[in-house]
Amino acid sequence: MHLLYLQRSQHELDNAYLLLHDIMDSRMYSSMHASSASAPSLRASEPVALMAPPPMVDDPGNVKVVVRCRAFVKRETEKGTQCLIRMDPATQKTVLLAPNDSDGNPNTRRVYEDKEFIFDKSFWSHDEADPHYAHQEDVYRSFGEEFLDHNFDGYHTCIFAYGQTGSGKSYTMMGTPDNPGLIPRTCEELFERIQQEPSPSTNYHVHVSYFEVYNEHVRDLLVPRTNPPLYLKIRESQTDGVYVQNLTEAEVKSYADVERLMRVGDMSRTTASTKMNDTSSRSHAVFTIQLKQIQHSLLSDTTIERTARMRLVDLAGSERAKSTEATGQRLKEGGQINKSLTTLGRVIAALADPRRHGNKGRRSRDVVPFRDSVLTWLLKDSLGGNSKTAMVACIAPADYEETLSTLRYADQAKRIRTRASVNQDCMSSAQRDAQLREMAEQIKSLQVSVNAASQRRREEATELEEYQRQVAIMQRLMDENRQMSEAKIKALTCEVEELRPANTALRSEIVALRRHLALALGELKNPIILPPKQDISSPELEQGEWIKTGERGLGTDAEAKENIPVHEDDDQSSADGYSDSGYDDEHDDLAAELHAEAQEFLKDLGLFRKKVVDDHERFGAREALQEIAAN
Ligand SMILES: Nc1ncnc2c1ncn2[C@@H]1O[C@H](COP(=O)(O)OP(=O)(O)OP(=O)(O)O)[C@@H](O)[C@H]1O
Repeated sequence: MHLLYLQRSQHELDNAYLLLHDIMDSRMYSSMHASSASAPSLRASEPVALMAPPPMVDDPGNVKVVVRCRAFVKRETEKGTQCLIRMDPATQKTVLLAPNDSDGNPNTRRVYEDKEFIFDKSFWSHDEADPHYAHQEDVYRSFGEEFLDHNFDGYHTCIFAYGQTGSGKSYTMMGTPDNPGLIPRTCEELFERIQQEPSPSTNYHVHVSYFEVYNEHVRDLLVPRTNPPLYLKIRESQTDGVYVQNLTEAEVKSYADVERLMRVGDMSRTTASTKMNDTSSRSHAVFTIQLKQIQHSLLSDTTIERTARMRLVDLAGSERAKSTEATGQRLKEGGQINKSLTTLGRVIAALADPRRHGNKGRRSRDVVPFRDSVLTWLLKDSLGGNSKTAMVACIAPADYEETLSTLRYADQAKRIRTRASVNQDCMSSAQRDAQLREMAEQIKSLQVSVNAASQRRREEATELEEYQRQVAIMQRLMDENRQMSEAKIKALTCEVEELRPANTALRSEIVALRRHLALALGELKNPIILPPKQDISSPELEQGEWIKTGERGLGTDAEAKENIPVHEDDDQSSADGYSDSGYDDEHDDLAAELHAEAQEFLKDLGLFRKKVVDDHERFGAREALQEIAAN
């Protein structure tokens, strides 16, 4: 009975427990992508079941501004300079005293006076013997630790050090191996906290990037230097805001990993020796830590994911060419540094403008000039958006004008308000799986379109190559043809010249042949009548007689007939029945036959000439002659 009762009670308790979780999970689910002002930390000190969902509101807050005054450096001690800074630890007041001798120039007209400022914190790091001396550890504990808390709560944060060259920015941010600054201390504690996480259901992923902005160019400090240097592009997306494209984001598992990367980056950073600082940073360095916390509740099967970005910025120092005595490259760098810091000043002034926050929420119409320099463009979110931001104004103890300018800058920054929100996603396993599936689909379709695009590009490239090849071939052929034609024309001209005498000779021959033929025809039509055949030895054949007969000539037809010599064959002809008229007919036929033959011959000759001319035109003289020879 008791056992049954106990079992029932246990069952009810379990049910109640599950119900509680269901209610909490549903509240968490409704706060998906929500922002919170007082979001609880995911750190294991708070058990999963007790995690409250973050309210959906932003956390507006002012930029935290602290000032740090450094000790004298060797150069200043040697000069015996006077310390112009006083700090009151009780009120956090910083006082800038007017110098006694106006920079040692009695002719100067400028009137210096004491100036007072109140900041969130005034760090006195001038005199180590002073009980209020602020060590590196004190600076970190004062606000570095608080900012790390914000990161674990899911807020983006940014801490940037501002000040004139040699005022202690790098010392505050990075420090030395013996006296590490804010960046190494933050990273060290980050991993300490991760290691102390007792909940096995909470996972952490940390990524680190480190880049510099040098002469308005972004350079990855975690990749080896190249010549020429490889500069990265700045992009902006709706989900990630402003970011550096292709920047190395190295995953780190321990503080040792971070230390190694810091060393790599610091060695790669552009520094140079100036009169004001032996190791002056000539660039703005941005060290970023991305912290992702993923917590999975087995009971509710939901996953909560928080991401926070820590930006730790060591700005290059403002400088006066007169003080640094810079020339050449150093002077150019100084100009660029001052230009981007001036833009930062304008951005701060615009953001600090009370009209932006007042007037019943109406914003100033002035556009904040974030895009006017690479630095301000990159810090857009940190200065005017979703971030909790702090500025460390570093001041040198003995430079009135520079320090006054820095303090005024810092004083203005106090008025900037940002709207930080918790970057958290909460979803069930089913949703997460669906999201993963959706992403996988998206990746697949992107892959397909990328493949298609690259295939198209490849095809286009191949087509273009083929087209270019064809054009080249065509051009070559055209060139060859042109050369060949030129050579042919040349050869033909020579041949024509060579053939000209032969042609003239042939023409003369044709004329002669024509004449000859005409004569032959004439002779055939009017044959020459020879005197009768006589024996030369005949005494009758006297010279005078023959001549007489000849002189008589043909006389009348009858006489001519009488005088026609009788051929040996004539008898035979008569015997064969040929009459005189038959003889004439025979001659006419023969003449006609010869005439026809002559006409035929002339026709052939004409054709032959035509063929010679044609072949000459077609093949050139040599081929034409060869063909004729072959025929
Ligand atoms: N709080 C401090 N305590 C002791 N030494 C300091 C302190 N701050 C700065 N220094 C020293 O002052 C010198 C200049 O400091 P640092 O290089 O940090 O200046 P910076 O503002 O970064 O200069 P730049 O803008 O030219 O890079 C260094 O030698 C540094 O060690």
